[in-house]
Amino acid sequence: MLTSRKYTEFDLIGIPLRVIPVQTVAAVGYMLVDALMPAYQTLVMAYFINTATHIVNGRAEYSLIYKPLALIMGYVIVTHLLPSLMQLVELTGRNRLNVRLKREMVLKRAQLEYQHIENKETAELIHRVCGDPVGHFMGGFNNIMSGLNLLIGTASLLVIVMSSTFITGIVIVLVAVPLFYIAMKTGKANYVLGMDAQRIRRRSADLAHILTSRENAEERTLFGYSPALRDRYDKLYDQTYAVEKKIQIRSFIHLKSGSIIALLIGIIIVALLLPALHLGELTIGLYISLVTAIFSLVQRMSWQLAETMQEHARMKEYLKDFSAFAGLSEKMDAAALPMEIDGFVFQSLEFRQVSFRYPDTERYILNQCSFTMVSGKSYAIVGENGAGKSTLIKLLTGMYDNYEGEIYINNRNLREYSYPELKSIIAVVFQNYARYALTIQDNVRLGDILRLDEERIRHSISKMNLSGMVQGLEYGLDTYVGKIKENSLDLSGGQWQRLAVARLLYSSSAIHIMDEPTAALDPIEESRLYEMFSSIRADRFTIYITHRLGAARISDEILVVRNGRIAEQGSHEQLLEIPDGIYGKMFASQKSWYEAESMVQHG
Ligand SMILES: Nc1ncnc2c1ncn2[C@@H]1O[C@H](COP(=O)(O)OP(=O)(O)OP(=O)(O)O)[C@@H](O)[C@H]1O
Repeated sequence: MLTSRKYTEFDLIGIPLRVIPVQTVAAVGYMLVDALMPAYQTLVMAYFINTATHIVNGRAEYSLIYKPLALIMGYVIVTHLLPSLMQLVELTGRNRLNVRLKREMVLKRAQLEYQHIENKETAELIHRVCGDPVGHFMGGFNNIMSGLNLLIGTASLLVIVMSSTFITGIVIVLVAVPLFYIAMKTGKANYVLGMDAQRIRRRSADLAHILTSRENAEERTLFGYSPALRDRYDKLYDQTYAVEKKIQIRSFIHLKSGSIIALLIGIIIVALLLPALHLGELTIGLYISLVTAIFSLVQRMSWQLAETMQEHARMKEYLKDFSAFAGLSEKMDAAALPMEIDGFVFQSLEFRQVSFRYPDTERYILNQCSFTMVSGKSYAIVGENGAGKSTLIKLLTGMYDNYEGEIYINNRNLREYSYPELKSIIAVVFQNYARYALTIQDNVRLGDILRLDEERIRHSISKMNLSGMVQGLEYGLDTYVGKIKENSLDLSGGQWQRLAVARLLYSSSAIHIMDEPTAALDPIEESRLYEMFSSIRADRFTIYITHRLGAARISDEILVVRNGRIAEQGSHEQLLEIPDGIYGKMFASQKSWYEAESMVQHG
C-alpha cells in the first residue's frame, strides 16, 4: 500500500476503499442519502402543507394526510437512526484502517536509510506523518464526504427551485459563488495561523516536558532552573494564546458576517420566489418548505464551507508530507533479521583512504582515513569530542555507505556484504545505548534474536555482575525494567550500561564494538569489565571507543583520531614515546588529573 509516489485527495477515498471496502461504501451511501435529505424534506413538507391546506379548505379527505405524514416520519427515522448506525460502522473501520496504516508505516520506518533518522528535517517529517495517520485519513475522508454532501444537497435544492422558477435558481448560484470564495480564503488563512499556533505549542510542550518529566527531576531540583524556564514557558503560552485568539476572532467575524449574508440571501430568495408564488408557478406548500430549506442551507454554507476548506488545506499539507515520507529512500534489507553465517572467523579490518561527510553537509568528518586492525589483538580508538570516532563505526556497520575510499573486512569489500550479513558479524553497544522497557531477559535476548538460550543469557548476566541483583528479584529475569510499568525495576545508569554490555556478550557476532562502554561504571566495575573482555579476547574481536585513557592503556593497540584521520597508532608505550605526541599529551593531562584526585582523597 505504501509506495513511493505522490499521494492525492483521491487516496483519501482510494486507501479506505481498499482496506475497509464495506465501511467506505456504507459511508458514501450514507453521504448520498443524507445529501438528498433537504430536497426530500422540502418535497415532503410541501406535500404535507398542500394536503393540509386542501383539507382545511374542505377540498380533500382527512385520510389523505396519512401519506405525507408517513413520509415525514420516514424522514425523521432516517435522520435520527442513520447517524448513530454510521458512528458504529466508522468505529470498526477506523480500527482496521489504523492497524493497517500503522503496520505499513512501522515497516517503512524500519526500512529507512539511517541518514533519515539522524537528519533533523526528515526526523521531524517522520514524526509529523506517523503521529496519527488514521486521524488524518479519516478526517480527510469525512471532509470530502461533507463537502460532497453540501454540494449535492445544494444542487438538489437548486433543481427543485429551477424546475419551478429557473431565474431564481441562477440568482442563488450567483450569490453563492462569492460566499464560497470568501469561505475558501478564510479557511486557508485560518489554516496558516493554526500552523503558527502549532509550532509555538510544540515549543511550549517541549518546555513543559523539561519542567515536569521524571528523568529531569534530579537536575531540576539541583540547578533550580524551573522558575527561569517557567517564564519562558509562560511567554510561549501567551504567544499561543494570542494566535489562537486571532483565529477565533477571525472565525467569529466570519461566522457572524456569514450569517448576516445568509440572512440577506434568504430574504432575497423569499422576495424572488414571491412572483412565482403569485403566478401559481409555486404551490404555497413548496414555497414555504423551499424558503425553510434554503435558509438552513445557506446558513450551513456560511460556516461549513470555511471549515471544509480549512480542513482541505490541512489535508493537502499532510498528503505532501505523506508523499515525502513514502518517498524517503530505503536501505535494502534494513528490516531483515541478521543472517545465519556459520564459521565466520574474523581476520582483519581495513579502512583504505576513507573520506566521509554526512548527507547534505559540506564538512568532511573523515578525510582519507586509513588503518588496519587484525585478529588476536584488542583495539581502542581515542580522540577529542567530535573527532569522528562514532562515525567510523556508523560506516563499518553499514549505516552509511556514501563514503569515498574502501573498507575491507577479511579482505572482502564491505560493499559486497549484505546488510543482514553485517548485522550478524558486528555487534555494537552504542554511546546512547537503548534502554528497553522490557524484562531483563528480553533486554539481553535482543542481542541475538535468532536464538533463545536461557543458559547463555544467565551467563552474560553473571559476566556483567548482575546475577546478585536478579536473584533478589521476585520475578528474576522476568522482571520488567524501566519506569513504564508500575512494578518495574528502575535501574541505575551503571546497571543499564551493564545490561547493554550483557546484550553484546549474548550476541554471537565475531566483532564487538563498545562506544564509551564504561562511562556510567564505577572504577572497580570498569577495570573488571576490561579484564573480563581481555579473557574472552580469543574468540571475539573487540574495539573500544573511549575517552578514558586508563582503559585504552590495556588495549594492545590505540588509534588516535584527529582531523578526520588516524594521527597516531601503536601500543600505549609506543605512543608515549612519540615526542610531543597527541596521545602523550592526552594521557599526561588525564594522569595529572588522576594524581590530583588521589592526593585529595589521601588528604
Ligand atoms: N547525522 C549527522 N549529521 C551531520 N553531522 C553529524 C551527524 N552525526 C555526527 N555529526 C558530526 O560529525 C562529527 C563527528 O561526530 P562523532 O559522533 O563521530 O564524534 P565522536 O568522535 O564520536 O565524538 P564524541 O567523543 O563526542 O562521542 C561531529 O562534529 C558531529 O557534529
